[in-house]
Amino acid sequence: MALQNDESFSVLLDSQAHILNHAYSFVRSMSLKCAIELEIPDIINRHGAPMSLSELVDALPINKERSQYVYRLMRILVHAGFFVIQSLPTTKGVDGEEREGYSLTPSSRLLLKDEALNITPLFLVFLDPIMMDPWQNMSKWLRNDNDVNPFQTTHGKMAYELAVEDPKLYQSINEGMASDGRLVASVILQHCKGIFEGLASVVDIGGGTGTFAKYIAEAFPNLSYINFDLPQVVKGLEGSKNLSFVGGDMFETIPKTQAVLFKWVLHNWNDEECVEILKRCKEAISTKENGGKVIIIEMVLKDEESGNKTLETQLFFDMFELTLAKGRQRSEKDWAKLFHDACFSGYKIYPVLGIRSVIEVYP
Ligand SMILES: C[S@@+](CC[C@H](N)C(=O)[O-])C[C@H]1O[C@@H](n2cnc3c(N)ncnc32)[C@H](O)[C@@H]1O
Ligand SMILES: O=c1cc(-c2ccc(O)cc2)oc2c(O)c(O)ccc12
Repeated sequence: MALQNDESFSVLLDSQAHILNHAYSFVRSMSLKCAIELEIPDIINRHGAPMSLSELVDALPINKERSQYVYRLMRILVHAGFFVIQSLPTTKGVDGEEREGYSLTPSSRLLLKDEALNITPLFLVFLDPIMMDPWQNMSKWLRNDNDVNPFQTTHGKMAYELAVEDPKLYQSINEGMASDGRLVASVILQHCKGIFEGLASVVDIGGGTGTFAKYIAEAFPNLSYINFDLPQVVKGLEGSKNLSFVGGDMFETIPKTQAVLFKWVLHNWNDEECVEILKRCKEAISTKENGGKVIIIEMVLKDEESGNKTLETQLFFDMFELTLAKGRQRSEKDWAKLFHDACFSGYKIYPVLGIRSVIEVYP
């Protein structure tokens, strides 16, 4: 790179900053993890007013000799939008006293223990070292020819094989999925309940331990809801009047139903596997009354250029799929091809879930 004028210096230095920013992108997530482990959002929330640094330090379960570092942790988290600095009540404004304190933002509220829709468990599972280590092995995996994904290169087995052998990991994955299920069900029930209206039966395939299922079944008492997952996942789980847990393999049988639902399942599988699964769904719903459909809760990749935060988050999840599973995130064109190849006649996308959408697919 020839450095001839001010403009090329500026490009050089911007490029260096860009690279270093990427080298340390993980600082945001790791700092947030630290704040969650120290229960900072809960402590500030319990305080009930902007909390000064000294009040926060006093309340934290840390070695008090390290108090000076809390300011730096909070500074990056304020910068990242998890806390804001607000003026303290005027009585604190005398000389020598702190005039400002930390308050929560909508994002940190979603991390509070007593927030019904808290997604801390999902955040923590993403940052579990078992999930983080495979990122170190992406290039190793791309060079070799014997592992399905970097997770297998790292741990010697597939993600869900490891999960069933490690009860602590299994529990954190279930808690993560459950927290997502609560949030997604709550948004759907408030903003697009119509998706389930008029349905007599739904089979939620790969429904996990059924948190999403419980919310929907409770909201629609006349809907017969089956939460279908691998036998070892649903073993011992108790249903209710209109919710049952059924064990099975979606590549072998799918119970007959009016509608089939997939939430965060198809992104784990490649296109051939998705077409195979969707064809089975078509058979499962085709003998039923009118109104049969497949409901898919997944990302639809946005097509804007880089710089858009939703697209960036979606692309992060696409790389997550590459690292952990065999699937990917799909654009509308990708989804349309899958539906066509599985012989469905049409679809409609409802972009009502932030980074995800609800897709209805019609036989
Ligand atoms: C990412 S989790 C999604 C769980 C749930 N739908 C949610 O969003 O919280 C994927 C689920 O697919 C299930 N699964 C994997 N292979 C399956 C199969 N062959 N048949 C049925 N379920 C399967 C897993 O056990 C797991 O519960
Ligand atoms: O949040 C997760 C976590 C997993 C996961 C992590 C570690 C394992 O050994 C198995 C599974 O898988 C997920 C997944 O497949 C998904 O579609 C969304 C979230 C997660």
